[in-house]
Amino acid sequence: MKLLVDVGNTALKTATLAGDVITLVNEADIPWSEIEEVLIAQVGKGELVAPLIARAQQLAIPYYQAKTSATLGGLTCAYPQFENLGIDRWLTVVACYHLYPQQSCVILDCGTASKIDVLNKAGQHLGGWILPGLDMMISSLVSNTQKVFSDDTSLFLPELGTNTPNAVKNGALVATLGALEYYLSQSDDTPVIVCAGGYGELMQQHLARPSTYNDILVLQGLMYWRKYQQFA
Ligand SMILES: Nc1ncnc2c1ncn2[C@@H]1O[C@H](COP(=O)(O)OP(=O)(O)O)[C@@H](O)[C@H]1O
Ligand SMILES: CC(C)(COP(=O)(O)O)[C@@H](O)C(=O)NCCC(=O)O
Ligand SMILES: [K+]
Repeated sequence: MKLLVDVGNTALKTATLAGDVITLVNEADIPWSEIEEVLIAQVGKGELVAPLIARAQQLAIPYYQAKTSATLGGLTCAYPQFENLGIDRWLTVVACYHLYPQQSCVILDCGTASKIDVLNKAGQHLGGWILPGLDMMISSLVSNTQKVFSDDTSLFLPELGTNTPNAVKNGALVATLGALEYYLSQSDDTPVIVCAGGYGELMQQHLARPSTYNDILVLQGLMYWRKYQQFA
């Protein structure tokens, strides 16, 4: 059994991998006695994952940090400097390359930041966009203005706001949906739309087009990435 770890800038997600079955698990419930390898996708701070690494070292369990690459099998990375692409973004592309073979995909991964990445049916990552995540959009408005405020109760709706929290939260939603809609309006393709991340389900619910929500996309990418590695 392997341990998969997705270290974002807000949250750390952990799952076990047995065969090709990924099971999300709370950090406190990791079955360490059954773990024979730890695979880490890290874009967030090291202190989030340090306790896990320390435990693996203590138990002499090998651990590996996933890295982006120019190619992975038939998949190619859009960044000439591939090392600058967030490993989370790369792994969502790796996941979709395997989940939707020979199909074009647009990935909307909404976490601390919202990322859009595009993969064509030939397996070329075409690049994407990075936006402030919904919470970041809201907090930056509230902390940089005198009169803008939000709340924890208003919903995110694709409607005009009729009070300040609505205006702020609906604005964050439509700005993010708008980026995806902009890409789709410019594309002569009909890509598979895959939503991921903490706000992924919200996004998927407000998309007027067929789409899927995948809460383990980065972790699935980590599973596929592992198949291309030959560790000692
Ligand atoms: N149901 C949810 N579960 C987890 N995070 C959520 C949820 N709804 C919204 N969020 C927001 O999603 C973000 C965390 O998403 P995640 O993709 O784990 O982030 P990251 O990978 O950047 O750490 C936070 O901004 C959080 O407020
Ligand atoms: C944009 C990100 C911070 C998103 O991280 P997350 O929202 O998952 O915390 C991450 O993909 C990253 O560090 N990217 C590096 C820059 C780039 O991808 O061009
Ligand atoms: K993430």
